[in-house]
Amino acid sequence: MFSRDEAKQDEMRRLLGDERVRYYVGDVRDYDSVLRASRGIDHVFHAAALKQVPSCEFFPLEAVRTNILGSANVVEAAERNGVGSVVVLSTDKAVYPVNAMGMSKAMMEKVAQAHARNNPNSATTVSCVRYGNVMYSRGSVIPLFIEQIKAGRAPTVTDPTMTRFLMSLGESVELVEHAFQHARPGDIFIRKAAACTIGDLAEAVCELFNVPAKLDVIGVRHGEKLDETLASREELTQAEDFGEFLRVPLDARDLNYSLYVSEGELDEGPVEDFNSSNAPRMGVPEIIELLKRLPEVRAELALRDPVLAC
Ligand SMILES: O=c1ccn([C@@H]2O[C@H](COP(=O)(O)OP(=O)(O)O[C@H]3O[C@H](CO)[C@H](O)[C@H](O)[C@H]3O)[C@@H](O)[C@H]2O)c(=O)[nH]1
Repeated sequence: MFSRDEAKQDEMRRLLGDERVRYYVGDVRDYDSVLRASRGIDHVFHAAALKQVPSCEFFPLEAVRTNILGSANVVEAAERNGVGSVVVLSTDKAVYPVNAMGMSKAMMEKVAQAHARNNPNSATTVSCVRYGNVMYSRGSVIPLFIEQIKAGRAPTVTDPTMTRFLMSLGESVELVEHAFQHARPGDIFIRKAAACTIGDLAEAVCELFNVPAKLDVIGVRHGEKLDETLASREELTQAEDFGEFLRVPLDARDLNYSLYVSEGELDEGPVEDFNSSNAPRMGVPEIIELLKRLPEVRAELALRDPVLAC
């Protein structure tokens, strides 16, 4: 475990109580600290990031330092130390990005792919995973709605028609495992997901907590998109479909394009990207079922009304 936050590491140490886990305090921005931590390591899962959209709009260079340069440090240190594989965690906001967070994650993907392209004989397989919103992740909207309802307030909704892909923490971890087991250098693995509107999500939380679905519409925040895209149209023309997952292989051509002008094939491919407005859409009842499966939501329901939690 390598991270900046010694308090969280201490909490994890006590929670796990597992002497096989070693803890390193350091920062992905500091190459030497990453180099030291990745010595003698077989596999790296790179999740360190600045991930809040509005805050990255105010401090874009901080996103550059952590999400792009920090990721480059992780890849470079892994290469130097002969680490077997690196899986870097990306987001749907990296596709057709409009905000600094998404742009920096898109560049992180490019850094990972460039490593694969420029080091064909490397001992280190670097791949990416990309997914939508992880339900109940720290600082995200579902715990916020629940806190607001508990405080007797209406949930603050940016735009009820805004759509997001939803998945559980377990599903995002499955994607990381899939990449770990199957990745070829430079692959991007994408987890398909269902989407919903934020208005329906807020309504579902209200219904679950047995309060009237009265929403407080606050307007779109800095850098937010109305809909998110998990796979671009350009990627879909190349992607392999594995049911739950998509695999976008590396474009491993070199810069000698003339070879491909005469030999290339014209492929129109799909006309649309895979986005949260054309993906399978969940309604309020389906969102409620999904929410009920989250342990954190069940715990909140049990506190409020033990009968409701059953
Ligand atoms: O008070 C609020 C806050 C948010 N939203 C809306 O709820 C949705 C989800 O917002 P979150 O802040 O939970 O998540 P984001 O879509 O902004 O994405 C964030 O969470 C994702 C994973 O959950 C990724 O980590 C991503 O990098 C990170 O910015 C958005 O449509 C947002 O507009 C509201 O309606 N009201």
